Amino acid sequence: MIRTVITGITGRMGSTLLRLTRDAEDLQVVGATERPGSAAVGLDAGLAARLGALEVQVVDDLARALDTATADVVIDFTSAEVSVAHAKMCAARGVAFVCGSTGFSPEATALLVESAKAIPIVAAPNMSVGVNVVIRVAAELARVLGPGFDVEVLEAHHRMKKDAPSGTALRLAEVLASALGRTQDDLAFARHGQIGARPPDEIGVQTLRGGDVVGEHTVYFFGEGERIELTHRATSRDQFGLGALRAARWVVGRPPGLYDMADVLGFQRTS
Ligand SMILES: NC(=O)C1=CN([C@@H]2O[C@H](COP(=O)(O)OP(=O)(O)OC[C@H]3O[C@@H](n4cnc5c(N)ncnc54)[C@H](OP(=O)(O)O)[C@@H]3O)[C@@H](O)[C@H]2O)C=CC1
Ligand SMILES: O=C(O)C1=N[C@H](C(=O)O)C[C@H](O)C1
Repeated sequence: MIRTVITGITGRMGSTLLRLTRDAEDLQVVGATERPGSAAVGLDAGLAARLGALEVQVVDDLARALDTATADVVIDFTSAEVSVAHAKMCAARGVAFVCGSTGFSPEATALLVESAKAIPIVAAPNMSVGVNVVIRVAAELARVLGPGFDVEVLEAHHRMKKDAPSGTALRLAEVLASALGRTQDDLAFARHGQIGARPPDEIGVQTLRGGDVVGEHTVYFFGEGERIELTHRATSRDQFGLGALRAARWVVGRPPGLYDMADVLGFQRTS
């Protein structure tokens, strides 16, 4: 049994992860956390996430959860800021860490890298197998099509999403830039007014927000007289959660380091 702690268990992903972990034969929920001040703190985690009793009490501090129960791995989909603090707590205790949060600043990424010197961490902006295949295929398409095609990334998410563009869109843009020999400076996150002709090296990254959209990403390759559209549409959060569980199984027992879903899935890294 892989002893698992899940953070943010009343969140969209936290509650999904709690249900999927409860239903997995080789994983056991040994801890659950929520934000300090949350009404869920002190309740049974299963009841707080409307799943039925699990006999694991929600606590408001991951350090306490880890000091109370022996854990092999923490799965964390909260926010970049909280994940960085949680990774540090895991590093201090030698517990593996799976991080699905997005919205990382360069400084937050550096802190995650620091924790990964002590423990194995899988961090990926999207844990669905389908999206990770799309990332690979997008890089290959960019290489094959070359500079004659204008590349744009479009993402759409639910109205509650806090970060923009999505972590997945950013990853796609970075991978496409790398495949085309371009840099961060070529990414265009907004267009407004008299912008003039599109610079040939530009990679546009655009955001839509609304309703309950789970997550949609399209890479456009606009050519002369033709275009290719590569789209992934998530219609359930389960595929993100199942990917995270796969990462948890893979990461326990690995040497310290910062790993990606490409490592978990056995893909060659695209950037
Ligand atoms: N990698 C992937 O495949 C995916 C990544 N994501 C990313 O995961 C993150 C979470 O997304 P989502 O589930 O939609 O967001 P939610 O806001 O629904 O969930 C986050 C949860 O974490 C809680 N939380 C906040 N601070 C703490 C803390 N200190 N300790 C414990 N829990 C805390 C929040 O509580 P409160 O609301 O009270 O603040 C909330 O319940 C985002 O960054 C999102 O982009 C999402 C889907 C897939
Ligand atoms: O916040 C979300 O919901 C999602 N976030 C991830 C991202 O920012 O890429 C992945 C997924 O599309 C859902």
